[in-house]
Amino acid sequence: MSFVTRTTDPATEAPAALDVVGVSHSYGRRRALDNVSFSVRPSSFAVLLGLNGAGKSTLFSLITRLFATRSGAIRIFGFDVGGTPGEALRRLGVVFQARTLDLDLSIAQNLAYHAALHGIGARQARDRMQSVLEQVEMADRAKDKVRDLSGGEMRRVEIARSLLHRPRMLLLDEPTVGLDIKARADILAHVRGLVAREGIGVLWATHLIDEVETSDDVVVLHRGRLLDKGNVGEVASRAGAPDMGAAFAKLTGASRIEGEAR
Ligand SMILES: Nc1ncnc2c1ncn2[C@@H]1O[C@H](COP(=O)(O)OP(=O)(O)OP(=O)(O)O)[C@@H](O)[C@H]1O
Repeated sequence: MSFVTRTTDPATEAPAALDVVGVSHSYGRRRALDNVSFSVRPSSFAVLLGLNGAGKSTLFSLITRLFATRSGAIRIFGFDVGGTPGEALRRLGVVFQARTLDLDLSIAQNLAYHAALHGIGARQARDRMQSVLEQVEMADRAKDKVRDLSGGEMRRVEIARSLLHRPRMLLLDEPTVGLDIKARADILAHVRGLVAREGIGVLWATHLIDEVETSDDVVVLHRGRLLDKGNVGEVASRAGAPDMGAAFAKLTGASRIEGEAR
């Protein structure tokens, strides 16, 4: 079973890359998350699948401590984000939905600024920059202004930036929104490569069913509730559906599945 609601993997005793346990969140009287629990294994690609308003961004805000977790617990490699935020967040990289690069600076300047924020010294920052830009095949563009990049290239730079402090767990909130099909496939391939090559655990939030592969783990979130979790085969079979697209439609009651970028 891929998803368990305990901190350690029973086989290896290794902590989960991400452990979300009984997490709820409300905005005033509106319940955005209702007792959500799931885990992401180290070195695995997990898809947080949910339509608009499912609660994906709210969950990310809680994991990254933008909001305090008032009910339930969130742990990154066993470190509670509330109790030991330094240890927990040091192991976490994040690519938010909104673009956050400074368009008037070069790629290198954007990354240097971020490295400084993380307390990475100048020499180490240069080495890390080279390495992370190579991972997304942007090393030859380091001096280019961000304004001159395509949307997909900007995303790749944001992924590189999120890797500067060597996180072991990466969160991406709808990272392909607004990109064309080629750029979407490209970003997905780069992030899947990070899982395979670097052993990073990934939680990829999306409403686009065609971003899910049969070997992935999925967490299906709908209107703040976790409808199912597990590998694609298990979830489809429990839903009595031939594939994940049909299972998602069945579970969420959606009349159609959005496979195209918005
Ligand atoms: N700041 C806020 N104040 C009040 N309600 C909010 C706030 N942010 C989100 N919500 C509500 O909480 C619910 C979950 O929203 P959230 O943005 O987490 O979902 P999402 O899955 O990320 O959706 P999307 O794909 O549209 O970004 C929605 O009903 C939304 O209207």
